[in-house]
This record gives sequence, C-alpha cells and structure tokens, in this order.
Amino acid sequence: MTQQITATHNSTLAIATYGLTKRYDRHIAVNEVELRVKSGEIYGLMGVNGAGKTSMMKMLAAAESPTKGEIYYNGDRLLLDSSSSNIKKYIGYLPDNYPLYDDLTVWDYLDYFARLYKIPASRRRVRVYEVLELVKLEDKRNSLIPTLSRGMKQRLGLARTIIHEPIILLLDEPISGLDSIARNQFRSILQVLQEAGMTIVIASPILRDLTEVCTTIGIMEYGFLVDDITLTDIKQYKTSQQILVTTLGELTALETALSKNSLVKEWQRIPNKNSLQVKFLGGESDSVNLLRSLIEQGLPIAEFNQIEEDWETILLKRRNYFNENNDAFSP
Ligand SMILES: Nc1ncnc2c1ncn2[C@@H]1O[C@H](COP(=O)(O)OP(=O)(O)OP(=O)(O)O)[C@@H](O)[C@H]1O
Repeated sequence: MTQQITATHNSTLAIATYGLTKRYDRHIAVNEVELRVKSGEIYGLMGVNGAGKTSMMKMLAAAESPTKGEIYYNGDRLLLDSSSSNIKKYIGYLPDNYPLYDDLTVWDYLDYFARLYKIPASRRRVRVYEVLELVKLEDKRNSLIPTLSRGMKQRLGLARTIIHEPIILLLDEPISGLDSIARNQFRSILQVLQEAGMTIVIASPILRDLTEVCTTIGIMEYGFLVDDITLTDIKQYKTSQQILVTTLGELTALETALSKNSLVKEWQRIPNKNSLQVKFLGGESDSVNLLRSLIEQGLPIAEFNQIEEDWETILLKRRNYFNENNDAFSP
C-alpha cells in the first residue's frame, strides 16, 4: 500500500501532507492539512497562537504521531518507526523553546550534538567549525551559553539544528523576540542555507517575520491550512495595479477623463486630498498611455504613482474574498 502511494506522489515536492490531522482528546489542533512545499523554497507557516503550527511542525519532525493522514518527504512516506530513519536523518528541527545548557560553552554544546548524531570524531571538529562560521559565532566558541545575547542563542540553536547536514529545516518561531539587527542576521543565514539547496519551513504568528524571507506563505486558522500564496501569485495579482493620481484641478474633471479609459476599473477618492486611488487593469505601458492621455486632455496632474501593495494587504484581501464568496480567489 505504502509503495503504491509513494509511486503516485510527486517527488519534486520536498514535503507533502495528505489529510494530516492531530487530535488531542476532543480538540482538533490540525485538521486535514494538505501541505505542499517545493524543493528549495522557504515556506512560512503563519497563524495566530493556537492555530496549530507547533502541532504541525512536531508531526513533520516525527516528534509526534499524526492522528490521521500521511507525510511524504521527496515522495517517501515518513513513519514514526525505525523504517524512516533515512528520512529523519535529513530533517533538522528547531522547536520553540528548545533547551540550551547553561553550563556548556558554545563549542561543547555543538560538539555534544555532533556526538549525538554520531558524526565521526575525525569529521566532528571540522563540522563544528563549519557551522560556527556559518552562524557567525566563531568568536564566541569558548563562551558559556548564558553570556550570549538572545540573537546569538537563536543562531546557536540554528547551528545545532544543522550540525548533521540536514536538507530540510523545520524552524518553529526562530526569530520571535529578536531585534531588527538580530532578525536580519538570522535571515541572511537562512538565505545562505536556501542557496545551498535546503528546503526550509518556518512557523510564526507574525506575518512580517515571514514575508521578509519566505517564498511562499501558508495561513493556518483553527487547525486548517486555509490559504497559501507564492511570490508568483503575487506578481499575477499585481496585473491589476493601483495608481494614485493627484490633480491640481477639479476632481470631477479627472473622474470624467478616467471614465473614458476602458482599463480603468474603479477608483476611490482619498479623503482630504485632491487624489484618486485608481484600480487599473493594464500593464506598465498602458499606464504610461493613461498618463499621457490625461495630460493631453489638459488636466493638471501633480502626481501619478503606482501603489505597491504589501503581502499583508494582499492576504487580507484574499481572506475577505474567500469569506465573502466561499470560492477560489481570482485576482
Ligand atoms: N499536548 C497537547 N494537549 C492538548 N492540547 C494541545 C496540546 N498541544 C497543543 N494543544 C492545543 O492544540 C491547539 C494548537 O496548538 P499549537 O501549539 O499547535 O498552536 P500554535 O499555532 O503553535 O500556537 P503558538 O503560536 O501559541 O505556539 C491549541 O488549542 C492547543 O491548546
């Protein structure tokens, strides 16, 4: 049975789950989740506290068994018994609130995990140096862990997670509580790991923590994976652009001129400004033509700017659209 399922599953997906469900007594923490993570991407799992992210990550890391459903890594099914030891070797899992040992130095801590992963003595020293260099903690190798800053501790946690050279990383809230410099440092390390070919899943309740680094964002609500969106989706979405147009003349004259352009879908007046926010269906050259025609009609245009929509606005719009239409989203 497993063989047949494996054969039909898409092995270009680094991670795929089918009907993945976790129930604690009568509470369903993860509900029939169909996660798809492509090889080499950084996938952000976003959801408010209690949405089910940690339960999801624990199942992906084989730290907890699903109540129902299946997990596949590169087309191979993950099972909790010893039959999946080959898959587990390639997973690095950084749990939320993982323990750091206060009486160890940075070096001893990493050396301890290298031994746990049975990295041979001849390779261990080199590997500890490699990860220390990657997370930029070489200078701290002889420091006791309690003397590290929060950002350094998070980077040490990441170093521990990659010590055995996994190809899939599961990071549960790795940058929560870090200041912007520490977040930037952490993010640039993740980008290096992605460039090295790793597939990374990051869980966080804070969308901005994810949008700064992820290539796809999945949204969890009440245990369901309710949406996911890729950078490509966003580009498609942007085929309808928003343009801010400000006139030094009458707004009604601008509205009359806009109504003659078939690519102008609708507009909104901006309160206390002589401006309109215009939803425009054309591409960039069409918007140049629109500006030219407004000027040729004698309108005193003071401002004509594309408004960049951020991920938060787009995701919110998609959520509202799903809720109102109970249907698939189309930009
Ligand atoms: N071991 C457990 N026993 C019973 N209920 C649990 C257990 N672990 C989690 N839950 C419940 O499952 C739901 C999802 O919890 P989970 O920790 O997966 O969410 P989360 O999105 O990671 O939240 P947070 O951001 O706060 O970590 C919550 O209602 C939680 O109370």
